[in-house]
Amino acid sequence: MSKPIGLLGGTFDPIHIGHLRPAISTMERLGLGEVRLLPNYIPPHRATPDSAPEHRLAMVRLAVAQTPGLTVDDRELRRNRPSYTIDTLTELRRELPHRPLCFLMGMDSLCSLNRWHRWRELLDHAHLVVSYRPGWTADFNDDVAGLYRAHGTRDRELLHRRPGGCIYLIDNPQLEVSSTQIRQCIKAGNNPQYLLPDPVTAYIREKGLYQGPVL
Ligand SMILES: Nc1ncnc2c1ncn2[C@@H]1O[C@H](COP(=O)(O)OP(=O)(O)OP(=O)(O)O)[C@@H](O)[C@H]1O
Ligand SMILES: O=C(O)c1ccc[n+]([C@@H]2O[C@H](COP(=O)([O-])O)[C@@H](O)[C@H]2O)c1
Repeated sequence: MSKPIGLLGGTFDPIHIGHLRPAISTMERLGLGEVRLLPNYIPPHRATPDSAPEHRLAMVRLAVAQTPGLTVDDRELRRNRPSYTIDTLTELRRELPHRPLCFLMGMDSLCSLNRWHRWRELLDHAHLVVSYRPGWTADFNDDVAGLYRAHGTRDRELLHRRPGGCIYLIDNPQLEVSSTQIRQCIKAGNNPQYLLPDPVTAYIREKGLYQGPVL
């Protein structure tokens, strides 16, 4: 069977090392063929992003440009409606009927998975591979705990042998960084260097992003 494909969805407002390091590390540790970054258009369950979708996409493109194995998939930006992950996974599954798909996320996302649209169906199409994140533990509500009991595994080989259906918690090094923190840092006139790739910082400066009130 071909190597699994990693998928990292996000608002990426802006993209930062807390997205990129777990993506690279997961790709290497699990032997993924690639990790596709999927910027969303209208993120469900959060406020409208500060930056327009075309800026968020441009920053993601700059971030992955020099990283082998990371690619960009802009399909959610081409759908003029809320970016529900179930729609994206259904579409990808149709394109790649037998390929293992690993949807990557941080622990904060798994903890609130039961608020996602048609959340119980996500595992019909993909595995969930979850990185720990500072401030978040595997302290699940009843719905997510039930899902984890039914689908959790510590066997990484299953992620290669099955096209989807497993939840795997991966012990990547944790980075205490968020897009919110970076937006606040820039708004305050401070230097965000080393929290995100330099070309992304240069783009933010050139376009004057995140100078207004932080949303
Ligand atoms: N530091 C981090 N460590 C692990 N996962 C992360 C980290 N930052 C973001 N992620 C994960 O990346 C995905 C996309 O995150 P998102 O684009 O919302 O970034 P964010 O930093 O959480 O943004 P914001 O601060 O605007 O809420 C989510 O699944 C999130 O859990
Ligand atoms: O499908 C949903 O209902 C859903 C709800 C919340 C988040 N998501 C997706 O999860 C990914 C991370 O979301 P966020 O808000 O942390 O950037 C991104 O791809 C979102 O589109 C999806």
